[in-house]
Amino acid sequence: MDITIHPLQEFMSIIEVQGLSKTYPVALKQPGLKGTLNHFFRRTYRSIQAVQDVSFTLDTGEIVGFLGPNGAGKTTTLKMLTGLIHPSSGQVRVAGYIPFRRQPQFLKKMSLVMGQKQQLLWDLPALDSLKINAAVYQIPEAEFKHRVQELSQLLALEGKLTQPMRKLSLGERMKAELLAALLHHPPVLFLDEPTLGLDVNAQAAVREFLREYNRRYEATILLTSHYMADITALCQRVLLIHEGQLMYDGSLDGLLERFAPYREVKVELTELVPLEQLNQYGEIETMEGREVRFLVRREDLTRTVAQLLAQLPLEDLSVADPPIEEVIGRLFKQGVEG
Ligand SMILES: Nc1ncnc2c1ncn2[C@@H]1O[C@H](COP(=O)(O)OP(=O)(O)OP(=O)(O)O)[C@@H](O)[C@H]1O
Repeated sequence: MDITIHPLQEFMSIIEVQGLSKTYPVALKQPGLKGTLNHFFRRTYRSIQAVQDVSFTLDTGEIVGFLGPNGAGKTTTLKMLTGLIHPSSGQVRVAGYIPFRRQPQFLKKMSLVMGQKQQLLWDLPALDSLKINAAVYQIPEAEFKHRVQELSQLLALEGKLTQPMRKLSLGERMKAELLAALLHHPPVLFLDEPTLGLDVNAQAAVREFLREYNRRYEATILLTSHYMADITALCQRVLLIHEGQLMYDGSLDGLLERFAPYREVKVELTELVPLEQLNQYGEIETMEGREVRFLVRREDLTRTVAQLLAQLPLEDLSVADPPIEEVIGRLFKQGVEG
């Protein structure tokens, strides 16, 4: 068995994923007593292909957004990248290690933060849990103090770490979780919905912190988020997964061009116009008083703008890309095609 540990610097890419797949067997059960007996004695299974033949690489220092609708396979992929579950097939290397072997040296190289799961103990002050982490990761006392001070300053958590976790706000708890996850200064960070449920200010604070951590330590970050503001603020590059398959790997702008074959035309009317008349110019996205936003297919743009100018009483007209939330939401609802 190959257990060679490759030093980090030998790798061009800090994360390498090749042909990664995961199939979950799910036991089938028919209703009724007969079904229960059959389930007990002759269990039958069906397979769920959660991740199918996914390949990508991430270079050191990249922050990449991992997008996909519910059930697309994001968490399953993150679990394979962190060694929590074994791939059904394919290769993964993170910082030169094969994650599923869960070698201590690998565990020092990465962290996984899940927005809906906590590692810090509820009744204890975060500082007590952090001391346990320091012992696990063999961080010397002086270095521990230095790191806690640095990270709590960056996260604006000073004074909060000595209070029991249950007394902290949701945003403070998430920040304390991040501090705990980064105490050993991992070069690779996996984040699954790190801003889930946080208010707008706390979301912005977490984003700002991640950006700074990435800049200071050249950390590589792969993150999932349903908040497009996280993605647009942090990620130049996104991976889009749908039904277990990687549909797109590239820039956020490129994603818009490829998956948003329409543009947004905003008009300010001088007087109200009946809805049936407006409907002929394109799909009405929003209508507030005399301000109407249309979605117009890119190929129809020139003709539609000319018609709007000629036929409607206009105060103003502007053309822009539709908001990314709108594009992604629509994409996930309709399903990604090819
Ligand atoms: N342990 C499991 N056993 C069986 N099926 C599973 C298991 N975990 C996930 N799945 C299935 O695999 C598919 C991918 O799930 P996964 O949790 O990876 O998606 P996701 O993209 O993270 O979704 P979400 O955004 O809702 O968290 C889904 O169909 C899910 O029901």
